[in-house]
This record gives sequence, C-alpha cells and structure tokens, in this order.
Amino acid sequence: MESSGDVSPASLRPLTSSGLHESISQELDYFYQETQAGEGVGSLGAGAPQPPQGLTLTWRDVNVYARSHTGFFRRRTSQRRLVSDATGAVAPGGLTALMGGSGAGKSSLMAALAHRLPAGLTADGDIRVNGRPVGDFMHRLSGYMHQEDLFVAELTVREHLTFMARLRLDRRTRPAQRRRRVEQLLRQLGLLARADTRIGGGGAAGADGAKVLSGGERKRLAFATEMLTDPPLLFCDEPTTGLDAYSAHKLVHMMQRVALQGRTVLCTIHQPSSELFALFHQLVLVADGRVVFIGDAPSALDFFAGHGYRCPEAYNPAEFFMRALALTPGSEESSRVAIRRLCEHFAVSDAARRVDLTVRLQQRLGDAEEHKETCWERDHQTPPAALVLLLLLQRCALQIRRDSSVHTVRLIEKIAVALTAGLCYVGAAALTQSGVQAVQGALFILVTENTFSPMYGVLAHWPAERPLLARELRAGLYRPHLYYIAKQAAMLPGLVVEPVLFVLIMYWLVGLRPTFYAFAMSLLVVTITMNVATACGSFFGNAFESVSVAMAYLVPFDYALMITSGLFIKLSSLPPLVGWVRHASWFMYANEALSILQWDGVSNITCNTARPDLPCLSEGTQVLDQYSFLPQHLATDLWAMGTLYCTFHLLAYICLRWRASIS
Ligand SMILES: Nc1ncnc2c1ncn2[C@@H]1O[C@H](COP(=O)(O)OP(=O)(O)OP(=O)(O)O)[C@@H](O)[C@H]1O
Repeated sequence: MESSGDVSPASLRPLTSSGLHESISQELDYFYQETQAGEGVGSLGAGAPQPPQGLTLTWRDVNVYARSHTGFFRRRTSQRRLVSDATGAVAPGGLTALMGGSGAGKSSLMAALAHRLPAGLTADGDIRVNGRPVGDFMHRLSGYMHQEDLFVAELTVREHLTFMARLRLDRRTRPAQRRRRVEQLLRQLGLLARADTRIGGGGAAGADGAKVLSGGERKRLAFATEMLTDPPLLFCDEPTTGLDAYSAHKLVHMMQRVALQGRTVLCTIHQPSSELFALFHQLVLVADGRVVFIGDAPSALDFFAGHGYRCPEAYNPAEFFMRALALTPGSEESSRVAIRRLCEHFAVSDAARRVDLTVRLQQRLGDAEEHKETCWERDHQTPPAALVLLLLLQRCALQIRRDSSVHTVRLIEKIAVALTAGLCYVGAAALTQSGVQAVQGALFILVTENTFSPMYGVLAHWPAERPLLARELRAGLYRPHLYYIAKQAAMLPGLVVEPVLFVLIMYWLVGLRPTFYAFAMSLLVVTITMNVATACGSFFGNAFESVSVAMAYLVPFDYALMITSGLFIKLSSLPPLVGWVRHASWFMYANEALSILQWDGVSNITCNTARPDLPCLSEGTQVLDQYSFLPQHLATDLWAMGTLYCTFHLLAYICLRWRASIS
C-alpha cells in the first residue's frame, strides 16, 4: 500500500484508454483546465477554512452487525454479521472501487468506514483517518453520495445547491464565494443548462407537467452536493446505478479527476464495463462480508491466477472478479468455502502485508498525535440556528407554493364547498324551530369541513419526507426542532387563509348572527379548529411508519371525536366508559363555542303555532341545553382547543424525532 506521499497521478493512470474515454476527456477539458489551475471541483477559494488534504483511510478487524427486534413489544433481539473482520487501507490521490456481488456487504462496510451507519446497523473495529479514530467529524471531513438520491422535488437545481451551500459551508464563507462555488459546480458537472429546472421526483415529468431532471442529472447533482464543501474524503455508494454507459462513464471520470487532485475517493460498484473499470486505480474486492483482495487490478488478476482463477483473454476483469466471488445458487456453502480460502491466501500475500504496514503506520501516527485536533475540526463554524430556521422555512414555503395540490386545488375546493353549502342554507337560518336545525347544521359543516381535509392532507406529508429528513439529520445539517418549526410555520398562512375564506363565504350566505363579535369570534374558532386538526394530523403522520397504518388508527379516532361532539348524542347521556373522550374532542369544543356565539342572549325564537303539541325552543339557552352546552363555556372551549393544539404538536415532535432516529 502506498502512503499519500508515494502516490503520484502518473502512477495512477487508468489501466486502458478508449475512444469513449477520450471523447469524455475532451468534453471535460474545461473542467480539467480549472482543476489544473487549482480552481476545480474541489476548491473553495481563499478566505474559507480549508480542510486537511491527503487523507489515508485505514480500518482493521471491522465487523458490521444488523440488529433486528422481534416478538411481542419487539423485545427479542437478534444479530446478524454483515461484514466480518475486514482490514484495509485506501490512500489519497486515487479512485478506489469497492467491488462485490449484490449483498456482499459493500454498502455496509462503506457506511461503517464513513461513520454513517444507518439505524439498525452497528459496527466494531478500528477505523482511522490519518491515524485518527473516526467520529462525528467525518460528517464535515467527508462527502457521502448515497445509492438512492433524495431531494426536495419542488426545488430547482440551483436552489438546492444554494440551500446546501448555506447549510454545509462554513458560516464565514462570503456570499460571493458561495455563489461562485455553486456556479462553478453547475458548470463543471454539466448542470448549467438545467440550473433552473425542478429536480422532480425522479419520474419523466413533474405532477404539473414541469420538466424534471433525468436519472443521470440527479446523480450529478448528488455528486455536486457532496462536492460543495470540497471534502478531502469522498464515499460514493453505487453512483452509477440506473445510468446508461455514457452517463456512468462521465460520472466516474469526474470522480477520477477529483481523486487525482489528492482526495481519497472510495466508490462501491456492481459490475462496471471494461471502460469504467479502467478508471479505478485500486480495488477492494468483497465477498460474503469479507475482504478478499486489496490492490490494483493487475495484481488482483495475478493473485486470482495464482490460486486457480485465470481471467480469459479480452474478458472484462470486473466481470471475472464478480463471477469468481459470486455465491453460486444451489451451492452457496462450497462458494463460501472457496471465498474463505481466497481470504486466507490473501492474508499471507505481499499485498496484504503492504496493507497491514499502512494500517500499523497510521495507527502509530494517530496514537502519537492523540490529543491534536485537526484544523478542520477546530475551524468549522456551522450557520446560526436562526439562519438555519430561515433557510428551512424558505425551502418549505417553496415546496408548498410549487405543489399545486397543496394550495391552489385546496383553495378551489374550499371555495366550492363553502359556496355549495352556503347556497343550500340561504334563507334557512331564521329564528324559528327549523332555523335552529339549519344553524346547527351549518355550524357542523363549518367544523367538519375545516377538520377532515386538512387533517388527512397533512398526514401524508410526514411519512413521505421522513427518509430525506432522517438523512439530513444524520448528516448534521440541522436539528429536528428547527425542521418541525419551519414546516409548521410554512403551513401557517394556508391554515389561516383557508378557514377565513370558508367562513367569509358561508357565514354570510347562510345568514348567521349578523354581529361583528359573533362573526369575528366564529372566524377565530374555525381557524383554531383547522390548526388543531392539522396538529392532530401531524401527530398521526409522525407516530406511524406509513400513511396507511396512520389512517387505520386515525379514522376510528376521529369517529370517536365526532360522535362525542354533542350533535349526535346528548353529552350528559354519554356512558361513562366513553364519556371522557369528549374532553379530547375539538369537535365538541368548536361546536359548543360556535353555538354559544349564535345562541347566547337570543330570546325571541318563534314556535310553530299551528302545532302546539310539538316541543318549542324559544330561547337560545334552551338550544344550548339541548346539546348540554353551557353559555359560560366559551373561554373554556378556546383554552381547551389551545391545549389540544400544543399537546398534539408536542406529541408530533416527539414522534418525529423518534421515527427519524430509527429510519
Ligand atoms: N439494515 C439492515 N438490516 C438487516 N440486514 C441488512 C441491513 N442492511 C443490509 N442488510 C443485509 O446485509 C447484506 C449486505 O448488504 P449490503 O447492502 O451491504 O450489500 P451490498 O454489497 O452493498 O449489496 P448491493 O450491491 O445489492 O447494494 C445483505 O444480505 C442485506 O440484506
């Protein structure tokens, strides 16, 4: 294994060249000139703190385990080893391929090396960077391009990079520098023409027909995102998955260029073509969770040939390695024995001795400098919480504004329902016996229409955004409470405009009590109702793993609340077993408050004189009493709804944190 000082770009030339390679080289000429001038993908420019360059990554006896919980209350824990006793080293200045068949343990090993194990996986062993045991500083020191790219679909390419630049770059980076960095990456990664295109959800076109990025462009954007901070260490998990040969070559070629600038780049890859394979300088071959070989491709071919696995002439070496290391279906056990034998041969080979030497050297180096901080750790300053909140708020607001299903369609629906319901009640809300029924019916519509659609609408948002949230939280980009506050704050204008619009239309069409106080207070009650309902939807959306499971619990819950609202059964006659439910029913509080606003102080309701045998409610208090409502409860109702609002949000936030930590 070569140390950082021994590696020169010349010694790391690609193994072969091809026409495709040359055409890409020409296309990237501009980029290359810039990198030669020290202004390439990895340059932040003067002024910003620079990370340490030339990092050697070493690992010894690394094991990765998957923990699963089974049984009642998930109390039984079982553990499976995904990576066994892996030892290796990767030097800077070259592109290293972590290769192996599907399920060989590449992603698990790479996540452990990058200090980014997902929830459910744990690791032990000694992993170091320039001799220093890895820790949380890896999030700043390294970039990690995930196998599955996740973006906020509504943002454009430039908006996404700008947002990430503000969160990831040191807070002392000047705005002009930041902008230059974004433009530089857009240009270098061939995304300039697509800079104002929406990222989209990965499909052919956005929901509203807007153009979105292709798979290859998304991968390049993911790469650009990781390159924003100019990390000296870069991990790429299957960056070529889903790309055509040309796009895959273009992306790996960029990674090679970045590596040749002195960075350490480790990239998992499945089965690359010969041309793609030729771009890698070093291989780490993995099979059945074990490291089978580390070194360059010619040495790997010699090693395999020396143990009876000869690669045929003109055969793609990558394919050859994959075949040699595959677990053959039907005879997995004999494949495992063969793999273990190769591992044993490798353990006593010269290549393994070189790796071991590097690992020991780095260990000694690190132990000697145990108490020294790297300048990168000491220097990096994250943006202040207020700025992070503002950035998240901007992003959420853009998401809502551009997702027509959230605002335009909902506003149209609200107006249409308010008009329809209002027109049905025109002239019905008189101070008569039938008028009492009409008013109570209209109040019920005011409550339900501002409860169900917002509650179920918001429910779906949380599970959909959870993977991205979990990833961004794990990357240390922001704290969960900032995300939650930003999300709620971005929704707030809609949660005020919608109920106000609805009440404005329906209140006057129905002809409800025409006093300013009754109208203004009704506006307030309905607005609070909608906000409590969305808080409840947020709680259910965060408490369960998927929308369907959340719905399974929410539907019976809202039925219980609705039945105990006072309209369907007199509250005083509720059986004690379920009577307590009404205390959590904002339906009840809202209905009571709205009814008080309509009927308190009314004393001239006319009776049906033609039918003296029928019961007659001649006073407002009688109407309220019919539902067990009390006129003096208005303030209590408002306080109760406020308490429910805070409780649901608190529960939602606790669940958000918990769900994100296990996702
Ligand atoms: N969180 C997890 N819980 C349980 N098992 C897991 C988990 N993650 C991965 N595994 C298992 O560990 C093994 C190795 O998975 P890993 O993703 O590391 O392999 P890989 O070589 O990257 O595969 P691929 O190329 O298909 O992505 C697989 O059998 C996989 O099912």
